[in-house]
Amino acid sequence: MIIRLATRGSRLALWQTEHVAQLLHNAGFATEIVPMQTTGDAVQDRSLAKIGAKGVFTEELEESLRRGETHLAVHSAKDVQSSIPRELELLAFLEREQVNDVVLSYNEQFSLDKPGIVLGTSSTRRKAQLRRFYPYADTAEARGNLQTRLRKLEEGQYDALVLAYAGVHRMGYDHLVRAVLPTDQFVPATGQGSIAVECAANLDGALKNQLKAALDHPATHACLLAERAFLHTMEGGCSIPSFALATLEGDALRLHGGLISLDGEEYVEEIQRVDSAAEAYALGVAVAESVLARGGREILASIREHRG
Ligand SMILES: NCc1[nH]cc(CCC(=O)O)c1CC(=O)O
Repeated sequence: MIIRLATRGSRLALWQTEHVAQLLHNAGFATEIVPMQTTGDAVQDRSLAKIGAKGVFTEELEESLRRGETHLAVHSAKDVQSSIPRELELLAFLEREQVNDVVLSYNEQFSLDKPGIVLGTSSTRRKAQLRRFYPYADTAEARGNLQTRLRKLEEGQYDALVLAYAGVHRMGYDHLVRAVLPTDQFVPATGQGSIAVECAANLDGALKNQLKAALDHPATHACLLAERAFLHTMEGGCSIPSFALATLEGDALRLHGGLISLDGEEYVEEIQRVDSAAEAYALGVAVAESVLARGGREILASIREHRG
């Protein structure tokens, strides 16, 4: 049987989908890759926070699952909305890449501590974290896929770019990495570094189990469950500067989650642990509720006011 894989057409999306195809081949499946354009690819002149962000990189792929034209949709886990419609299902999360944000520059002497540097990013989370931890740096909007952003960097629109290491590594740009940002300050976005595989809920059950066995990484899955429960409870979607990183420590699951105001001034973070991955979902809810109660609600309200 040929498994049809829906994907965005960007080079990173195709890399991720070829990786999924390889794992499926190892399990004896044939595959066909079906690239398609999403709203997020089409709209390049506005920041994601302004488009509204809900599902802009996933909707068209999900529609092809609903129509039965494809069997699986391959996403960056970070781009997947915190709640999935009933007729769809997140089947698998692939083993996570190193989760850090990194700083890329063509200048080998680049230093984050030099006053007046301009850093390209389109993420409200990274902008806010940079304001808090590197207040002397300026930021400038950097939308578009990785290749587009690197071209803007090469043209001198910024001194450096802040990006997820996962995409940088997968695209072969390790040689441009000048700094690896620590995850205790630059806590990544929910799902960063993992690939999510989605299917229609009514796909044949036996096939689902075989596909899941070929693709899913249970440790990553547990971490993503906690992070996604956090994001869902945070009720802000992907355009607010929230962050959540779950890690396994033996059998225990640790979640570091929080929220930061756009100017980096207000900061609420929380770290909690549970004894087993079975409690992943409850952990995500508990961390988010605590962050909301300890000042997160006020931060969300001020962000909404700012957006108008
Ligand atoms: N929203 C864009 C996006 N979605 C996934 C990645 C990188 C790869 C990943 O985190 O899996 C990126 C680019 C970036 O943040 O640098």
